[in-house]
This record gives sequence, structure tokens and C-alpha cells, in this order.
Amino acid sequence: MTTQRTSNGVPNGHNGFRSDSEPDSPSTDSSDSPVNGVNGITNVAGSLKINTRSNMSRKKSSPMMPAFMVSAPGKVIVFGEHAVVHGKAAVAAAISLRSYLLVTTRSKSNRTVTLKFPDIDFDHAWNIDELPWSTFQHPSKKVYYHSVVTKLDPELVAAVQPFLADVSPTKEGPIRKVHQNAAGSFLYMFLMLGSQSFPGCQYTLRSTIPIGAGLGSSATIAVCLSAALLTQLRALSGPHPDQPLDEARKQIERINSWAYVYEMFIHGNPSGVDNTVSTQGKAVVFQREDYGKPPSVRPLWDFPELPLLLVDTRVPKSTAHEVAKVGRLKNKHPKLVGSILDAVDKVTQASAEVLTEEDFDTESEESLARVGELMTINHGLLVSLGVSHPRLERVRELVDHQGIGWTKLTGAGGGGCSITLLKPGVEKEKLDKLEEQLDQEGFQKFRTTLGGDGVGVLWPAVLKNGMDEDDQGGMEIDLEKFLSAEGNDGVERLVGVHGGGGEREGWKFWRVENDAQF
Ligand SMILES: Nc1ncnc2c1ncn2[C@@H]1O[C@H](COP(=O)(O)OP(=O)(O)OP(=O)(O)O)[C@@H](O)[C@H]1O
Ligand SMILES: C[C@@](O)(CCO)CC(=O)[O-]
Repeated sequence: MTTQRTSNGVPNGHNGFRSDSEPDSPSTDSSDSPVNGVNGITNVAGSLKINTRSNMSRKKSSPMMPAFMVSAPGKVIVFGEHAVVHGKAAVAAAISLRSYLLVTTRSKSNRTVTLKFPDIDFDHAWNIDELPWSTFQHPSKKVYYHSVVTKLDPELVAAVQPFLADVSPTKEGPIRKVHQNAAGSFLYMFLMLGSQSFPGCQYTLRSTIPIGAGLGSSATIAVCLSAALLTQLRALSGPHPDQPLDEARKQIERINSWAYVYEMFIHGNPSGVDNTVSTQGKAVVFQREDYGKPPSVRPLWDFPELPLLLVDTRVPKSTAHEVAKVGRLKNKHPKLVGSILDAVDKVTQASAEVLTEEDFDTESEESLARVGELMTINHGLLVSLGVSHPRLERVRELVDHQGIGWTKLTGAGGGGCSITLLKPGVEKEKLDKLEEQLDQEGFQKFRTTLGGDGVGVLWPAVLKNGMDEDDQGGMEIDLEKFLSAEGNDGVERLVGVHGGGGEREGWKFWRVENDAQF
């Protein structure tokens, strides 16, 4: 069987996962097969041969898939957080901080699935054969990998609970809850998408995104796990360079839709804006008016490179808590809060217009002031919804005092991060003074660019280190290297991020750019 190779050695189609008996390229997209049913999906992972390159320094012929990586970006919400939960629009953009997931397959005799999340000190394994497959595969519950699941099934949520009982038993209450939440959301998605014949494997995650800071860290994990499971199931056939836009879009939607399932388990009632922008990258106008239907997503491919200062208050917050707080306020004062949410919506719509104007100029004070004023109004409305925090107000005070920009909280609030749009030509002394004060008062600044790539894949987890396609070897990112990489810089170096623009070697991204709405 001949296999065409793409520029970085990834065999075309099926992500290079092929069984000996599999014909050349039946498209999974055209199939209506259930996830746990026909079309070779069920046995995919367990019975495959890796199509390894004969000249790579990997095992020659192994029944296991090679290790591979998936990565997804964090986000900032530029306008419309919280209002978006209530059906209004939001503008959000991907950032260059990312999560990285390494997927390693176990030997055939090892029947465990392991989650290893060192950033939150979480490590747990389950025996695949002991998981409640019969409940998830009951005809009344069965879903398809291309199904769009928009709410959790209480019976299936209950079926997962016994498998959380022995998660992190020695950890303190709130930490244990975080671990159980992470475990529960993974198991729910794994059991819905997978089958008992899934191979033993380990999912190891490291992230350069601060947790619970409003930068969508949980969504990046959701997106990585969704893309990884769908890749293992061969329910994705990309990304590859000649992929038609429609196909790329369908796959992005599929990843996003399963990531939303994970987010629902973590957050209860998320709008889906975080996982959407993390999957797709760049920037979007997002709106979900009907929770029973997919959201409307308008990509903003020409989103301007705004000069933003991102500040982490280092006050931990819970998205679920802040969202619930606004919900309670709305129940108590429906008309009043309804008007505030309408006002946020108007601000968001106005911002989308300004940001997409042809003559919008990131060097012009006039252009930036129009966006900045909208940010100030949006922040004021968020304050009135009760989701700011004294530390967020302190950042605003410091920036306002220097008169160098416009500040708003971003994400759920209650702590977390703020964004400041800097005026053009800000005097260096003023900026230095501000940064010094922020440092002194324990805030953390982040340098990040807006509008980065969405979900990406490194298949296999081998970097060529600048070598030619046909050169020997490359550097394999194995578990040990991944776990021992030091800090954010160490992780980025290991996974091939070079240069301030976040260029990544060997990684591939689904390309869905054009103006169409989907
Ligand atoms: N690096 C990580 N490793 C493992 N789990 C993580 C990591 N980062 C985040 N999480 C998961 O995501 C949860 C944090 O989600 P939360 O929504 O509170 O923050 P966020 O996604 O950063 O903020 P926001 O939703 O406001 O953008 C954690 O409790 C944990 O379950
Ligand atoms: C606060 C919120 O609007 C944004 C969190 O990043 C929640 C959501 O959209 O699900």
C-alpha cells in the first residue's frame, strides 16, 4: 500500500492510522456509523498498525499508535462575557498561551486509561474494562461521533459518579473537587465517544495558561481531549495541506462540539464561546440564542493586532460561581439585569463594527479610543453585574492614573485577568512606572498576541529540528521529556515553539479561513 506524505511526514488521510486490511481512504465524514458501531471505528485503535516511516528512529513495526500531541490556545473575551451566557453576542480572540496534550498508547495487555495533569497535581488511572460501557451504549443513550450533544444526560452523569469516588482521596475538599470534575468530564466524553475495545492509553497535559484566570484554560483542555479522542477514533482526517475548506470546517465543528460536552460537565451552563475560539483560533463574534442549537459563529479573520496588556490579579475565581451569581441577580431583578445585558450586547455589536472597519488603524488614537471607550463601558456594566473584584479595580485605577489606556476585566471576573488597551505612543516612563507598580503589588503581566492559531496536531510527536523530510530521526517528545520540561519556556521549547510570534515547527492546523459564516 502506498501512502502519500504531506510536508512533515504525516501520511495523508486518516491521520496515518491504518489497519492492515483497511482500504485506502473511506472518508469517515460520509459515514453515518455509530461511534461504537461499524465502519471500522470500534476497532480502530486496538487493531491498528502504525504507518511509521522506515527511516524514523521509532519502533519499526508496532501494533500501537505512535505518541502524538494536540494543542489548543487560550482566549480573551474582548467584549460580552456573561451577557453571552444569556444569548447575547461576545467578541473573543485566541491568544498565544496554549495547552499541550501528549497521547501515549499502552501495550496491548495494559487495559488502563490514565489522566496525568501535573499542573494541578492530578494523576488517575481507570481499568477500561470496568467502566460503565453498557449504560453508555444502551440503544436509548447511544450517540454518534458526529452527533451534536447540547445537554448532559443526568443518568449518564450518575453512571460516571462511582468512578470518581477514589479520585485523589487524600486531597483537600476544593482540590479534590477540581480533580473529580476534571475526571468526570473526561470519563463522560470518553464513554460517549469510545468503546470497550479502546486501547490502554495515557493523556498527559501541560499548559502555559494560568488556571482560573479568565483565559479559558478549561476550554483548552476540553479541546485537546476532544481532538485527541476523535483522532484516535479516526473521526478526523486532517489537518492536511490540501484539505477542502468544507471538510476542515466540519472537523473543527466536530472537535468543538465534543469540547462543549466537556465544558458543560465542568461549568454547568457555559455559552461555548471559550471552546469555540480555542478550537477555531483567531477571533470570533459568538452568539448562542438557543441552547438546543449550535451557536452562530462569525470569524473575524482580519482582527487587528491590538496593543493589549494582559494582567493577572492572581485571585483565583470560579467561572461556574460567577455565572451562577449573575443568574441569581437576573432572577431577582429580571428587567433591570435584562437591560444591562441588552446594553452589553449593544456595546459588543458596536465593537464588532468598529474592529472590522476597513480603515481601522491600530496606530491611530482615534481608532483605538473608539474601542477603548467601549471597553470602559463594558467594564462598568460588568461591575454593575457584580463580577468585578477589588484587585481588578486596582489595575484599572493604576492604568487610569497614568492615563495610558482603557481597562476591562476579561472572562468570568471575580478575580482572574484584566485587559488594557494601550494608547498609541505611550511614553516609556509611564509604561515602566505602571509595570513596576503592578510587579510591586503582586500582579502578573503577560505578553501575548491576539488572534493565534486554533487547535493543532503534531503527529507523530516527533520534531524534525529543522531537518529535511527524508533525514534520519528527529527528536521524539516522550513522556519523560514532556514531564520534566521546566516552566512555560521549557514546555514551549520542547514542543517546538520558536520566536516571539509563537511559530511552531512540525505542527499542523485546520485551515478554515474565509468569510463564510458557519
Ligand atoms: N493546566 C491545567 N491542567 C489541568 N486542568 C486544568 C488546567 N487548567 C485548567 N484546568 C481545569 O480547568 C478548571 C479551571 O476552569 P475555569 O473556568 O475556572 O478557569 P478558566 O477556564 O481559566 O477561566 P474562564 O472560564 O473564566 O476563561 C480547573 O479547575 C481545572 O479543572
Ligand atoms: C463568563 C463567561 O461568559 C466567559 C468565561 O470565559 C462564561 C461563558 O461564556 O460560558
